[in-house]
Amino acid sequence: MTERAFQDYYPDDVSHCYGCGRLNEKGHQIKSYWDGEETVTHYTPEPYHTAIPGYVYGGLIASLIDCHSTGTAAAAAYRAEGRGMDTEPALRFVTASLHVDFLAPTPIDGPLEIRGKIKEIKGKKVIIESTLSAGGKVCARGEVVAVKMPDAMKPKA
Ligand SMILES: CCCCCCCC/C=C\CCCCCCCC(=O)SCCNC(=O)CCNC(=O)[C@H](O)C(C)(C)COP(=O)(O)OP(=O)(O)OC[C@H]1O[C@@H](n2cnc3c(N)ncnc32)[C@H](O)[C@@H]1OP(=O)(O)O
Repeated sequence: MTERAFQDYYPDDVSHCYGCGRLNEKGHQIKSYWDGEETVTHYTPEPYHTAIPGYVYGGLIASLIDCHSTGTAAAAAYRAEGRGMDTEPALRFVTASLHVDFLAPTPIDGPLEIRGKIKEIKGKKVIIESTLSAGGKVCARGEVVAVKMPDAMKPKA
């Protein structure tokens, strides 16, 4: 059996996110996994994800960092409580802050690797540092503050 990605544990009613929802057929549907103390996902951009020819649009880079980091926040919160992502009560995180530094142009002609590290986990907040690399070179770095979804923020049909 292959390992389930963090996003595979999101219930159907919150699986429509453009970046990570497995039920959004037009979305990126990223799949994030643990790799030791870090998390990792891979994504291969399409030719239409262009900024200038040959290079990836920064909004896509931000989106990948955003969703990989919020997924990492959820996984880290479950891990900190010593339980699996399929156990109750559910821990759901949304983006409070997304900061991205674009360090070098990102080539569009190959897979991208996004790796996340947990910088802080405290109360209802998790801070994640993520890098996005192409061909082994770090092209962007992000910091995401993810906060537990308030009970009042219920999905709208
Ligand atoms: C509308 C989307 C809902 C989707 C459903 C989610 C279900 C999740 C399930 C499966 C995942 C699938 C989906 C993944 C999502 C992918 C990522 C997105 O695109 S999410 C969409 C964009 N984000 C928003 O629309 C949030 C809008 N903002 C808010 O609702 C609130 O501002 C919220 C929840 C983020 C914080 O509100 P408070 O009242 O709960 O939090 P306080 O108590 O004020 O702060 C808690 C801690 O967070 C810090 N904090 C809050 N906002 C911050 C900010 N902007 N920057 C830095 N720190 C911040 C505070 O300083 C505080 O830290 P101290 O505990 O004191 O250390």
